[in-house]
Amino acid sequence: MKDMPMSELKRKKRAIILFNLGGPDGPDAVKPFLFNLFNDPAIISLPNPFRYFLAKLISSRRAPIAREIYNHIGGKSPLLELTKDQADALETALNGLDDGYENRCFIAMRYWKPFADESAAAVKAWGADEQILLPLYPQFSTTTSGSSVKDWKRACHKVGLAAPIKTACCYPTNPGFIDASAEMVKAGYENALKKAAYLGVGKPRLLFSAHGVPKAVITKRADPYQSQIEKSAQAVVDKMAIADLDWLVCYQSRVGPMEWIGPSTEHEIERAGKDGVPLVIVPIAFVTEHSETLVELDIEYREIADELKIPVYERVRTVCSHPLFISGLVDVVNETQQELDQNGPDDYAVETRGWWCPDEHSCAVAKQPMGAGPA
Ligand SMILES: C=CC1=C(C)c2cc3[nH]c(cc4nc(cc5[nH]c(cc1n2)c(C)c5CCC(=O)O)C(CCC(=O)O)=C4C)c(C)c3C=C
Ligand SMILES: [Fe+2]
Ligand SMILES: [Fe+2]
Repeated sequence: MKDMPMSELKRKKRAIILFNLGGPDGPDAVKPFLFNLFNDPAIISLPNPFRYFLAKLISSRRAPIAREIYNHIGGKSPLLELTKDQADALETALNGLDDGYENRCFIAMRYWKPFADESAAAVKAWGADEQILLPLYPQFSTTTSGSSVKDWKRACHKVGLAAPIKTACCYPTNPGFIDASAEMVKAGYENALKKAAYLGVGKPRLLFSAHGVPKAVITKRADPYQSQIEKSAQAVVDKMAIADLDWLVCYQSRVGPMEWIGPSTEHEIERAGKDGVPLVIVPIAFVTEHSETLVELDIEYREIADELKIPVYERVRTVCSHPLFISGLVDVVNETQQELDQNGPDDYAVETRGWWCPDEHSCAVAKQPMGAGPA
């Protein structure tokens, strides 16, 4: 028995639930996808029926603009396909450990298919003994990971899935994520440097561009997103170890009339135009390609850079299934498993007590005061 390989023992069935935002799978899905997004109390914290009607209004108004955005990339988002690649790579890596678990990765998207209800039913049908929730957002925000975790727990109640849960709420400085990012950013920076030398212009400026959120999300909910974005960017810069690097963090993708956190990526592109410096753009909050990278960064912002005669505009790709990133996710799963074994599962009180990290969890988010959270 002692020398028997793990693979011959009965292994625990462990479901890893990967969360992301989801994106429309065709032009007809754009409006309902947007409705789901704006009807989420984590995005618009109004009580119903106000939120419902506002979501109807905003999604109808935004749909033609969003459809045009998705038209640039074949009318749909590539997010699900790329997330499936990540799920396959992570599942293979985890099962290769032969450490007593039979792992299966499931995907739950927040605003388009596959939704939490369908995936939770699949986890139940598979017969999972345990669940590790793994948001594909390295930095925690109430608008993303918080919303997905809360929705997952609702779906578990609905389908009667009672397997214990532990949540990996955030991993902004996870070595695998940072090493993969630093390797890709360094390659992009060196590319830009070569182009700049050829053109006889100065050294490039690095813009770490993250998806923005309204200012009120940070101030009223004590949301740690912005401070975690800054930690990720700093860690990538430290890892790159380039002397006198010119870099900063900025925020893209603003929608609606509210004040958002800044500086905005557009503003920073304009400033680079005035300074005449080459640019390297690094998406730091996304780990997959989608409309915000392939259209906003690659088409819309590039056009602005061209108009401003910015000499070089280099966009670094997201980490996707980079082996270093996948091995970083393996570490996150193992660390979360350890927490589950030592401290027990998340309790389901997330719905009533707060709406992110359970407070026995030891990460930075758990140490922040609990935001009241939306109704
Ligand atoms: C870190 C990731 C994200 C945060 C934080 C976030 C907050 C947030 N987003 C909106 C509104 C929209 N987001 C849209 C697309 C979109 N958002 C994210 C990620 C974060 N959002 C992703 C990955 C995507 C792309 C989906 C895809 O293409 O597959 C959209 C739709 C596109 C558009 O119309 O521009 C909207 C709208 C708000 C309001 C918000 C915080 C309150
Ligand atoms: Fe946490
Ligand atoms: Fe968004």
